[in-house]
Amino acid sequence: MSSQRATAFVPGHVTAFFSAHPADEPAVAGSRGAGVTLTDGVTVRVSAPAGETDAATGGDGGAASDGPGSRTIDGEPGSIGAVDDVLAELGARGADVAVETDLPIGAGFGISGAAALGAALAANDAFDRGRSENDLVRIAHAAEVGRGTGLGDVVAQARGGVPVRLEPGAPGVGELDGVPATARVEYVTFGELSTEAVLGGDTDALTAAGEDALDRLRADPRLPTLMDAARRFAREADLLVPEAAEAIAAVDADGGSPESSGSPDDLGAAMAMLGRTVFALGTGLSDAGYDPNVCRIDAAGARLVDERGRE
Ligand SMILES: Nc1ncnc2c1ncn2[C@@H]1O[C@H](COP(=O)(O)OP(=O)(O)O)[C@@H](O)[C@H]1O
Ligand SMILES: CC(C)(COP(=O)(O)O)[C@@H](O)C(=O)O
Repeated sequence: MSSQRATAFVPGHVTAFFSAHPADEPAVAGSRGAGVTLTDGVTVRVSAPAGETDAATGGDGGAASDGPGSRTIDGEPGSIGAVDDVLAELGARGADVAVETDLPIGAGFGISGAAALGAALAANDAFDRGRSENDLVRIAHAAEVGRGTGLGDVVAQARGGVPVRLEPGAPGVGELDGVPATARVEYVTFGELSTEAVLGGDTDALTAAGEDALDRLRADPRLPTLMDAARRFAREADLLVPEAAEAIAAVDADGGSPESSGSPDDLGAAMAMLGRTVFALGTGLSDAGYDPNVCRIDAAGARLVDERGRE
């Protein structure tokens, strides 16, 4: 008998730079690039609808029923398209899904990808679907790409750490590496930026800039190079919004970059793709007088969380 409920945690993912690689087949579509995964992320709880039991529903807890179950985001009614597509793929449309996050939605933290991957891990566990991790990542990646809300967040969030996407696509197609490092992360958000709108427009300039940035990081896979490449990418791809430019300049002026402060722990700030968000590795934003949220680079990647004390 399946447990009928499960919870997953998926780290937020801030893309530092990327190139877009669309394709007809969702597992082949994706992005190259790099970013950081965060200890701040998304918790997804999946459960059989209230009142439905295994015995009453023949084993799927009502999860496969025609009508969608309840969908909440931080306790309020709300849905994310990629989550619905993941549940449909796993025969679990009728499940209740609660998404919780302290991160802002639509501001460059990959919330839609995290919610989709968390829903895949939790629904598979709750209803004993018997899929492998690669299968679940592939399903979440396809849902995210299909909705146009992201290209590389899901594979990065499945990995954790500082993922480098060498080749685009889902497991079995894409290829990942990583920068072996940990750091304190600070971030401030000034608002949303529509991922659908940027990915739906002309991506030639950003893709050229993203490929250059990846070459630089591959030649020197260290955090200072990641941040430097991110700052240059935002300018070259013409994605730098004024609020972000101002905060990055303030961090620089205050000595919050290795070139100006000389501290190896302060790696300056860059803009999160794709949001009106600035993130810093070290203490650059707080040193410059901002009141940032603070977390760390996540070491583990997406995982099931046992809320019944069996972790
Ligand atoms: N309150 C909300 N604000 C913004 N997007 C929301 C909200 N609730 C649900 N959504 C959905 O969440 C997704 C956000 O995707 P995206 O713009 O890629 O943001 P993120 O950078 O967080 O992944 C979109 O599909 C949008 O329809
Ligand atoms: C940058 C983006 C295309 C979108 O990221 P977000 O807005 O956080 O969903 C990401 O998925 C990537 O491929 O790097």
